[in-house]
Amino acid sequence: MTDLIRVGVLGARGRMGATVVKAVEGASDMEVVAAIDADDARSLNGAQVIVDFTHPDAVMDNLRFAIDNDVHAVVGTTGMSEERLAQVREWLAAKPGLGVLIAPNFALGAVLAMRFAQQAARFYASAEIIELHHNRKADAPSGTAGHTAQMIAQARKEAGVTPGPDATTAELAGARGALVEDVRVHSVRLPGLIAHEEILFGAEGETLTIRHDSMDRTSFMPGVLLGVREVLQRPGLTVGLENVLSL
Ligand SMILES: NC(=O)C1=CN([C@@H]2O[C@H](COP(=O)(O)OP(=O)(O)OC[C@H]3O[C@@H](n4cnc5c(N)ncnc54)[C@H](OP(=O)(O)O)[C@@H]3O)[C@@H](O)[C@H]2O)C=CC1
Ligand SMILES: O=C(O)C1=N[C@H](C(=O)O)C[C@H](O)C1
Repeated sequence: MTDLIRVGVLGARGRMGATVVKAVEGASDMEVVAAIDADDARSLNGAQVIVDFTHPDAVMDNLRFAIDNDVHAVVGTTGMSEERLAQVREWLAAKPGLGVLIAPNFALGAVLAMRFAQQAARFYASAEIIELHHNRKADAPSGTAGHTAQMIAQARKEAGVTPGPDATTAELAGARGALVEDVRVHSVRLPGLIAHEEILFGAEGETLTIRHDSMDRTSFMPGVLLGVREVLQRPGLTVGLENVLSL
């Protein structure tokens, strides 16, 4: 019998962390050896991999601790800016063999939606994103929307497509959303929602809408479990589940 993968869950009593604990316990090839929350001592208890769903203010300290202790990491927590990613790469440079996977969204459909948006981007000068989440979410715009916007902006740059203008010159601050690169992102927060994203493209006489809905946090679990298995074989930093799925 092969050994079980020993997993430590950070943010274990949170909405995502509690779901991850259940999913790992239900998987036949892994076990939870540590379930840690904000006030707990950070004892990883022999974990090979940590899964972090905590808070943008906490995640970098957690990652530093894991890397210092030669523990692989799967990170779903948002707020991972380019500067933060560069810092993680620098930490990992001193630890060959160690892997970190950071993904703004672990739901298969969300990853596909981002890829489809990237494919569509070079055909449309005009694109906007609406992300809709539960009202307990700490950050806006969502990590997924930020990542999607970057993918669209990059694809348009590579194709030499200049973002389309609009005629709005007078606006109430915020009415046209936040600019991520050159893509406008609108954030909705309502009780009853979980995690939803619409990517809208427009051209003369047509629009294209790509939409994904997570109706339950179990939607993220197959991606998280895959990440735990894969990160053991992937030294260095991997950003985005699309790279693990070879999409
Ligand atoms: N990549 C993806 O697929 C997804 C990413 N997310 C992201 O995951 C993160 C968590 O979301 P969610 O579960 O809804 O948030 P919650 O607030 O429900 O959970 C966060 C948990 O982390 C705990 N925590 C805070 N600081 C630390 C720390 N230093 N060490 C250990 N635990 C800590 C909190 O404890 P306390 O309450 O005591 O402060 C809380 O229990 C967010 O950034 C969210 O955007 C969410 C869904 C999917
Ligand atoms: O906070 C959430 O709930 C989610 N956060 C992630 C994000 O910010 O993109 C992923 C998903 O949208 C749910």
